[in-house]
Amino acid sequence: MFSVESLSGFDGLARQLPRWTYSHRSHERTEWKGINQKNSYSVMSASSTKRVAVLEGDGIGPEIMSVTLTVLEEVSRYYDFLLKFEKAPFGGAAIDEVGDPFPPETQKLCLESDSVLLACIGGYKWDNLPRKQRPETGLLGLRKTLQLFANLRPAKVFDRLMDASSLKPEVLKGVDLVVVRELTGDVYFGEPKGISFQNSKRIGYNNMIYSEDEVERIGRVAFEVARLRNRRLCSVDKSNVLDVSQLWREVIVSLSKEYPDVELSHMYVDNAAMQLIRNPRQFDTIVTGNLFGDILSDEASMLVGSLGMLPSASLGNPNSPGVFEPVHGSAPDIAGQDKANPLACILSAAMMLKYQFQLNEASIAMERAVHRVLEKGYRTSDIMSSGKTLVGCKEMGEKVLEQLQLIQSSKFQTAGIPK
Ligand SMILES: NC(=O)c1ccc[n+]([C@@H]2O[C@H](COP(=O)([O-])OP(=O)(O)OC[C@H]3O[C@@H](n4cnc5c(N)ncnc54)[C@H](O)[C@@H]3O)[C@@H](O)[C@H]2O)c1
Ligand SMILES: CC(C)[C@H](C(=O)O)[C@@H](O)C(=O)O
Ligand SMILES: [Mg+2]
Repeated sequence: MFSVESLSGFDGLARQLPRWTYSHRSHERTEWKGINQKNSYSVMSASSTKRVAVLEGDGIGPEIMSVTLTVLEEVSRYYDFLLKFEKAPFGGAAIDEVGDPFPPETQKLCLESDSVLLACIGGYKWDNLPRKQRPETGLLGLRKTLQLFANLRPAKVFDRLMDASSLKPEVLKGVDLVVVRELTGDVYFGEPKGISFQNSKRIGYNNMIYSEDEVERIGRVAFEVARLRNRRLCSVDKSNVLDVSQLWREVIVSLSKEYPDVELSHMYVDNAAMQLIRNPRQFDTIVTGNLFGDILSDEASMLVGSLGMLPSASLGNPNSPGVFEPVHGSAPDIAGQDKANPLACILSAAMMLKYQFQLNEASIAMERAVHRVLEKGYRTSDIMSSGKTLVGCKEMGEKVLEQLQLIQSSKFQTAGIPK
């Protein structure tokens, strides 16, 4: 259960939110303007090296992480900060190595680090292990250990990528939403759970549980995020059927009195799944529970064009490291083939720079480099369409590096802000 004290940690999180949400809402030019106006460039001095725990995990994890670290190294040279990457076994790789998906050494490293960068975990090989030994259990353990209750999953459509989606351009144009997913409660963690016998037949059960404090805590994050965007918050639940959702809605309604400037609406999750496809522009900020958020964010990835494009930030107590990870999984079907799209992982690293380290300029340069690579027509196979240039995971990383270099040189030429 969460105490009132744990809610106070939100102040620190709220301090981090403006920088990030601002960027994801705005067009690139206004981002620069906004940050410039506030004169809030943050450059970390070389003496303050930040420790980043690097969890490559499984499947395509090592491939996308390798590319992401190269991009981070380059950007740190340009923007004069030092990151110390420390790799640790996690997920299936850790099961193979030491028989535990989240071994104590990895836990220790994560807790002692300033931030955690995660690729993805899981795979067929570990699918039949007892639950405690599964890679996914390691991921849930990481989130719980670091108390990462707020998972922000932005889905912003890139104009140049609209042909990668299965939806029509007129439905997609201008879509810019964020799913604020509660991450440490719900049916994922509710007790009791398990498989047991009833009348000599097996039954399986999990419990969807939320306390008022948990709902209030994620609700506050969502209202703050909405406040920094277009001030529209849609709370997604299943309160027509579930008691836990009824409580969820009551708490959100009561909290809304503190945010009169945010327009609150409610939607049942089944309708929300449909509305996301019918008219995604109606959404600005969505707040929802762990399970609904998991499903809706994968759905939202197809607005952008691919799961390989969606980054995320998992945040909690500001004194603990956040975890920055793509929304997608280990994609075992394409692992080891240099086919994976590394952009979600690169964009997650950009979120880390902005959120965890307030390195806004460097973060925006990374995002801009990704935009430019897409503008130039480079595509991994998941976002490929006719007339574009197919590249592999590694080459996509090289293209991002090239664009970073161009951004850096134009910065010197204009003595400041790259156009
Ligand atoms: N956060 C995580 O680490 C995470 C998230 C989701 C699933 N998983 C795990 O991943 C494993 C596979 O699950 P799944 O297949 O349901 O989901 P998945 O996200 O791994 O893959 C779904 C589909 O999207 C494609 N895809 C995903 N990421 C891609 C990328 N970066 N580039 C190109 N294509 C990409 C895959 O090839 C696949 O066709 C399972 O073990 C699951 O538990 C882990
Ligand atoms: C792998 C699994 C535990 C995880 C989740 O359900 O949260 C994944 O789907 C995600 O979206 O990060
Ligand atoms: Mg998921």
